[in-house]
Amino acid sequence: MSVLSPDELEARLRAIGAERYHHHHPFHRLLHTGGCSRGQVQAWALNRWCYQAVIPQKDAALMARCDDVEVRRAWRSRLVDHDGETADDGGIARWLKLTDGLGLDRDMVVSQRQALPAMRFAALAYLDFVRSRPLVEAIGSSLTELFSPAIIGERVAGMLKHYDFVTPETLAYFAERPPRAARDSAFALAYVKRHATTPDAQRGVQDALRFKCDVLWAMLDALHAAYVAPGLVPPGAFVPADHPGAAT
Ligand SMILES: O=C(O)c1cc(C(=O)O)c2c(n1)C(=O)C(=O)c1cc(C(=O)O)[nH]c1-2
Repeated sequence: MSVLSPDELEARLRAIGAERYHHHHPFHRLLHTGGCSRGQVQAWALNRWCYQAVIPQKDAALMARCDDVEVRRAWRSRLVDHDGETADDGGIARWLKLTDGLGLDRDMVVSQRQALPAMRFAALAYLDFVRSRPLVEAIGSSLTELFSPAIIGERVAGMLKHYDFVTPETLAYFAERPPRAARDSAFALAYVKRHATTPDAQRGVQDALRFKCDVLWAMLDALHAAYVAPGLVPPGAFVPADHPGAAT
């Protein structure tokens, strides 16, 4: 296998996103086109909390492993973006505004007690990957963010249009994300293009992006199986009031 040029590597990475990113998942199509009930939107928000909670942990883990001060300096803005400088700003706080706005109890959301097991496991698999794989792969696994601005734009427009229980305030989390995702993914892409210079490293980076697409896909598969079809909610997990067969 021969070495790819940096631009060939980028083209391969973009092709992986075009094929495997979670914008193709049927649950997202339902969510963005008004096909979800209020209970299904609640289930999505409370379950995605598992991912939100892990992101700053994986960013801290990545920085802890990194001996390059330039990378740490660039990467730390991700931690601030999510954790905030105070309890009221930052992505974590904004995600909880979304779950508040959907009428979910904060302690229940934060505890993850009623989250789907597969959701928690997928989020932890991402954390484990970043802790254990070579740094260039750990950085490469964040490259799904190359593709998130487009899906976030579609989500915000679609949800505001279709759901009267969703407001711009409850979706404030997403207003902040696209420019930050663009900044962060540009940095990560430049890093992998510069540092993945052998066939093995280049394959590792591509596999890291595939792995991350799988993490995101598995989370949506779990949501779809529990709350759309066949609608099998695992024992102990959140049962929306409008779920078929929910206790009245
Ligand atoms: O709403 C989305 O579809 C979406 C996707 C992704 C992604 O592609 O991993 C992230 C986010 N949102 C996001 O909000 C976020 O903070 C984020 C951080 C990361 C990462 O891997 O470091 N991905 C994502």
